[in-house]
Amino acid sequence: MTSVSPVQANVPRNRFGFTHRPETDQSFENAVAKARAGDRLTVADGVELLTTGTDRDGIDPRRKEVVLEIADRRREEIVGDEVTIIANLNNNVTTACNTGCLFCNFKDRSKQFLQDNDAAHDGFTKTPAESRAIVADALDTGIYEVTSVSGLHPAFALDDEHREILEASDRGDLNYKSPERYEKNPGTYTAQMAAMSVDDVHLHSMTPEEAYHARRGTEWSYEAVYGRLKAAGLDSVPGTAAEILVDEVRDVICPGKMRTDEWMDAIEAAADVGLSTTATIMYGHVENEMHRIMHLKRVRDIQDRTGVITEFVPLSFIHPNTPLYEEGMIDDGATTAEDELMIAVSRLFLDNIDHIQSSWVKYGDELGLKMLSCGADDFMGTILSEEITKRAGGGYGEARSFREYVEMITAIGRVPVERSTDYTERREIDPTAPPFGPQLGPRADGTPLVEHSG
Ligand SMILES: C[S@@+](CC[C@H](N)C(=O)[O-])C[C@H]1O[C@@H](n2cnc3c(N)ncnc32)[C@H](O)[C@@H]1O
Ligand SMILES: Nc1c(NC[C@H](O)[C@H](O)[C@H](O)CO)[nH]c(=O)[nH]c1=O
Ligand SMILES: N[C@@H](Cc1ccc(O)cc1)C(=O)O
Ligand code: SF4
Repeated sequence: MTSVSPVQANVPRNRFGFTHRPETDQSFENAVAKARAGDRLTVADGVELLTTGTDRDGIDPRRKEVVLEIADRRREEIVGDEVTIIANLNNNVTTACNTGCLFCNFKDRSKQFLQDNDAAHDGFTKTPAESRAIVADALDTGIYEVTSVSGLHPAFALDDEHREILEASDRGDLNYKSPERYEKNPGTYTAQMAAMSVDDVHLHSMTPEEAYHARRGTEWSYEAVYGRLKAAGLDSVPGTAAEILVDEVRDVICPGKMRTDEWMDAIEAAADVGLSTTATIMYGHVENEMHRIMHLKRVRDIQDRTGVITEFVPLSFIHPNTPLYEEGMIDDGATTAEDELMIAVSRLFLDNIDHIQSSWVKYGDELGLKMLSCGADDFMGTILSEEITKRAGGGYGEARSFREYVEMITAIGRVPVERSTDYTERREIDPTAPPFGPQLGPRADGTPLVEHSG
């Protein structure tokens, strides 16, 4: 047998002194046999598959192909040949944030936004009226969903009652300042929800971290917060802010952020009030493969308890403009082999989540398409605008048209399907019948949503 040299994984082993290490007493062969049989995988099984065996260094290309193939077959059994896409708009309300996550460049210290600050910056804040106008325009062009995630602007309050509490408080630790002090007033979260809920557009917003910000300084439960947001127009919750759900990793990359338990509480509260959610992992920075699998286990446990997670989205870390890179804490993001294995093992480990998303924002078209043969079955959405990845140094653009999607998906012999956020509405797109435009949104009539050259 010819030998194949291992490719390196970009895991900065030994640099951070983590307690959790990618070590197991399972063998790669046994883990593969369980994956093939469709048995529920343990954490040790997952680590063996993700590392292509802890008995050797690096990623073994031949073993990797075995894992990818099993995941591709599982995808076919669970969801068949359809590749889903969604007509959506990304509307980020503000870039102002003081949380200081070291992987993020979607943040401008909020003091830059104060009235009395004259220094130029390229951050922004939108009023509820501005958000509404942006959504209304996109709705006319045919979107089904608005995704809205934002920085934790100090002037944000959940609603008027919350603002009164924050205004009356003399606590100095609440990260609150009156809106009058800023050039632009983001209003309250409920006002933003109401403003963005134009017609029946589906509003996907308020990550667990935003919900945390929306209850600061109170004893309100996450159920109460999500309940009020839902009443104001929220339909489902983006499962970002998950990053890596292991506190020793959060201590390094986002010490200012909520802890693992609190993220899980917030998602379960959203579920309790009847909101569906997604779940994500942001990987390819300081964490190792044990952390990645511990994360998958926590997501699988929540799904066992709630059943509300509609899709899992692996977000590959984009490094160039981030403090983690600039401060020399990491040298790179995940390698292609790690990306492929992350998708494949997500498919195999998360036996209770039907849909795995391939994010073109993170992978680009070529690798994004490849992921559809490694276990993924959803190819994200049109989004129309993108600020987070762009500011971190990503270069794959801000929009995809249905025409581009149809071309890409049919080129790999799969079936393009327009979906709703929760996948319950699905419409197969006939690749022989252009022009290709969305039809599920409240004002969608099949006219192409966006055409761009990139
Ligand atoms: C930018 S935040 C916005 C919402 C809110 N501030 C929060 O943290 O939940 C949304 C998500 O973007 C992702 N993100 C931020 N910077 C990234 C980067 N450099 N590469 C990949 N994903 C990133 C993280 O997973 C983060 O939770
Ligand atoms: N809606 C999805 C997005 N939207 C873009 C994000 O809001 C964001 O800019 C970035 O992805 C944060 O890491 N991105 C996805 O990857 N998947 C989506 O479904
Ligand atoms: N995590 C990204 C992308 C994303 C959005 C919504 C999702 O449901 C899933 C992923 C965000 O912050 O927006
Ligand atoms: S990830 Fe969210 S909370 Fe963290 S700095 Fe970026 S915008 Fe702020």
